[in-house]
Amino acid sequence: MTDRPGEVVAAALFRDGRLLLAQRTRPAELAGLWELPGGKVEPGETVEDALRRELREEIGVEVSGGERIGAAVPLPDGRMLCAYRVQLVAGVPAPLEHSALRWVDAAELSTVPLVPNDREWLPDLQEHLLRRQ
Ligand SMILES: Nc1nc2c([nH]c(=O)n2[C@H]2C[C@H](O)[C@@H](COP(=O)(O)OP(=O)(O)OP(=O)(O)O)O2)c(=O)[nH]1
Repeated sequence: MTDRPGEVVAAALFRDGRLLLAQRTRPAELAGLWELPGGKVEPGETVEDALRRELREEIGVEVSGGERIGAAVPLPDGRMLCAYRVQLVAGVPAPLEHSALRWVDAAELSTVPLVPNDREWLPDLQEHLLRRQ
């Protein structure tokens, strides 16, 4: 995958028909809402590097892969927000930088208060959950 600074990567981690969500602590307008763990791609990093680093830092697990899911969402600061499906390689997710983590099934996902940008991905995430992959 090519080097793409200026992107925010968000990781979709599925297990047994559930998706991992993380509850944001900041900024104030997003605190309490749920998102996919991730963050900004740093200069010189690939998307896969950034996914691996962010998940290590934020939830303490090793992941691999990075297949795009859903549309790229433009952020107000000019970055693009993109979701990628990742595979768990090692570790047990823990909320190291979020207030909580939760695994949601397709029904729960439709009722969880997601950060506004992530609502764009709901149909794609639901489709993955209903396929139980
Ligand atoms: N990580 C993540 N960020 C998201 C999602 N949806 C969404 O709108 N965002 C926004 C919130 C922020 O404006 C930006 C990423 O911020 P971040 O705080 O997670 O990134 P970071 O850890 O690299 O940032 P920082 O420490 O430098 O602030 O993207 C999502 O699902 N995951």
